[in-house]
Amino acid sequence: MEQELVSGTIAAVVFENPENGYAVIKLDSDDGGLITVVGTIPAPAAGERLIVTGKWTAHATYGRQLEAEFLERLLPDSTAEIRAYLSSRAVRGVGPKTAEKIVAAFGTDSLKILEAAPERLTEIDGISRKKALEIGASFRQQVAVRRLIEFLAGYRIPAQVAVRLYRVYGAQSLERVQEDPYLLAQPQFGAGFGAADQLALELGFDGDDARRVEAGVIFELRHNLTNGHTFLPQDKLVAATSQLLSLEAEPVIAAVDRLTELGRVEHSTIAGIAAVYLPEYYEAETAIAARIRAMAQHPPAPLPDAERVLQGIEAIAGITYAERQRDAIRMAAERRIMILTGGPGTGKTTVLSGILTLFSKLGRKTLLAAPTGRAAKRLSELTGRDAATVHRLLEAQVSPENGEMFFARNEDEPLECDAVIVDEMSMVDVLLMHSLLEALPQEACLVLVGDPDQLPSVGAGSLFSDLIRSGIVPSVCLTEIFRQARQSLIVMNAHAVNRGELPVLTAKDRDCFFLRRRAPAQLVQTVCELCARRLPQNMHIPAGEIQVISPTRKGETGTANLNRALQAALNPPQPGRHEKLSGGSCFREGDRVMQIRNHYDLPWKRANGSSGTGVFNGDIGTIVSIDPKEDQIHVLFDDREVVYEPEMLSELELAYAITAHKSQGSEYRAVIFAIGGGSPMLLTRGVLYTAITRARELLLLVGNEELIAQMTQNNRRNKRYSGLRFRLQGEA
Ligand SMILES: Nc1ncnc2c1ncn2[C@@H]1O[C@H](COP(=O)(O)OP(=O)(O)OP(=O)(O)O)[C@@H](O)[C@H]1O
Repeated sequence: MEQELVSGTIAAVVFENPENGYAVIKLDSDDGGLITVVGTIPAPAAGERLIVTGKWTAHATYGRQLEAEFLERLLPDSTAEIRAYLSSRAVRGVGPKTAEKIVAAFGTDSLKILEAAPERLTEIDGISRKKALEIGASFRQQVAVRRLIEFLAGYRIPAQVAVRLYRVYGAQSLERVQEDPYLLAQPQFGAGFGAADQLALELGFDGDDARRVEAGVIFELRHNLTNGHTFLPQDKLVAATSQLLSLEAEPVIAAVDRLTELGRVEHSTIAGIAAVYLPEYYEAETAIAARIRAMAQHPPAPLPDAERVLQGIEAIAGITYAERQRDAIRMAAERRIMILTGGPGTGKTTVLSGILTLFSKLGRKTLLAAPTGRAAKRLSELTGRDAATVHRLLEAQVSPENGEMFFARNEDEPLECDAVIVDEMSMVDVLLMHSLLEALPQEACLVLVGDPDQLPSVGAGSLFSDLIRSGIVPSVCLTEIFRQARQSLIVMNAHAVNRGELPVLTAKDRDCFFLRRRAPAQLVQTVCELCARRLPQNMHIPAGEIQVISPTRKGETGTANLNRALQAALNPPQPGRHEKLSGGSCFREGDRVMQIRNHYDLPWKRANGSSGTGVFNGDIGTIVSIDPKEDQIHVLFDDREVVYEPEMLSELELAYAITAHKSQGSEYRAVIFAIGGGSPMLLTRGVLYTAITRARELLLLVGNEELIAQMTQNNRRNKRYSGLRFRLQGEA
């Protein structure tokens, strides 16, 4: 659609979100009509003049509105507009009465006085010097944010970036950006390296400017965290940065040296490789290694009368433990740290419950945690004890100053406990482990439980595998599959796949079936029929308890397309069922949705009135209502209701179908794994294994058996650069 340019005066502010600057305003356009403008318009105030560039869109309830992409904002110049502007409480300390007095005293010079000579406000009755200066400061802040937005808009950098920048640098923001545009590439500002680089080059920075090359090096290290690497070999880092900036190696090597001197990167030799780290990852690895080594080397404290104690626990559980299970429970009591691993059905949870019983007999106050909300909930259901996410355990909070997340539990405010047990350890990354260890009291012990064959953590590093492979942490690996679990073809197939053997796909009357669908369209149709009719009718499994999983997002059998088809099958449009279109997706009341990034300060409320903050990557909920008037979507995550404003919808996705990666740490009554294609990076044994092990009662593999065979064979694990194993072994 065509970009439109409209100018006018703000008549009213309908809605405003001060956090991100999103607003809905009524604009008295110079062409004569009153129009609705929506977009990032931080701190709008009636009376202000705007020149808006944007696109017209049609809103289901509100009709035509202009979505602002770029804004030029001019302060009002007539006395009437200035009066309206100041009356709107845009400037802290000024209400309608004071506005009236200011305009009466200074006329069209009012705003100039506020900016340059606020002390003159004392000429007005009732304004003290202190108040006059406060008013001046508030006004100057407004002007500074606006200038910043306008400056960045000139380089097509969105206003949200300006708002975030202002939160950190305040009135100095513009100066700071002009001095070093690469500031904008820092993740908390979100402009991206490309945009910052373009701005710098347009401002006249040389290609080999030190600030540019240093920012390029840091960008490469950061970017590679998303590929799982906690460090990069120096030669790879130099080559990648040279290519990024179209420069020779020399200036890049010089930049790495300068960054080293400034402490902005760290160096180590890992297995003979010159490794370059971002400081927080270097600190995380070195601190984890030091603490874990000390815990692992702590002399064992023998459990008195162990045999009788274990028998007592067996009696409570009504079970006879296998030898390794007994070893594990005893080890947990005797050692400062231990690792318990095993595939599905090998009794990890059974042992974990035994450890809990033992710890309570020993009077140890024990905290239970898992990396995701769903995993924590399941752990709590299985053990009958409270379990929290690791983030909640550590009391994750958002700093009001810079909007960054931090943990209230740390070295100074450690957890109050004698032991911590963490399940689903394969999902924990090095930064989270570092924080957990910092908050762990010196004398407390730690039990780490997980299945190392699950997909590795989303965050950088290969923490769990490094801990296991280092060989220094006391460990028990459970391999025996128990009778009950052996009856499950889901469990047996998971183990078969893990050994590189084909899963059994032909058995009848079992909990695992295969349906051959080679044509993608047919595959999608079958998945929809299974969810909408066959499983609910024939197996009495409601659609809400079925999870469709695909290895990939893309393609006809990827999650994006499956979601569209499943939405149409399970939750079609209906009169009275509200919808909201956003970024190519349609959200509808009744839809299953997933939050796709950690949002630590997103508020939630329970029906009982209790409230809190934090919705996390992978949390799945249901759209309970869409309020067209407020333009808000209400999503229920278990019992917590969260309100999404329009600009937050990029954090939400339909979740009838999710990728295997996103399914980690969750379990579903029935899983349908749709295997119709994907890149070789995704068609791996780890992905198949993870998908299979998500199913509790029923697993349906739908698609192409050759791809299943291919996945079983493809044991590729993308190599992650990590120094933790060597550090644990004392070799780095
Ligand atoms: N020593 C034992 N004797 C008999 N049954 C056992 C024993 N240990 C575990 N089981 C049974 O084996 C099954 C699997 O155990 P559990 O759920 O603890 O395994 P898990 O490793 O946690 O599995 P998953 O990862 O699939 O949840 C359960 O039904 C459990 O009761």
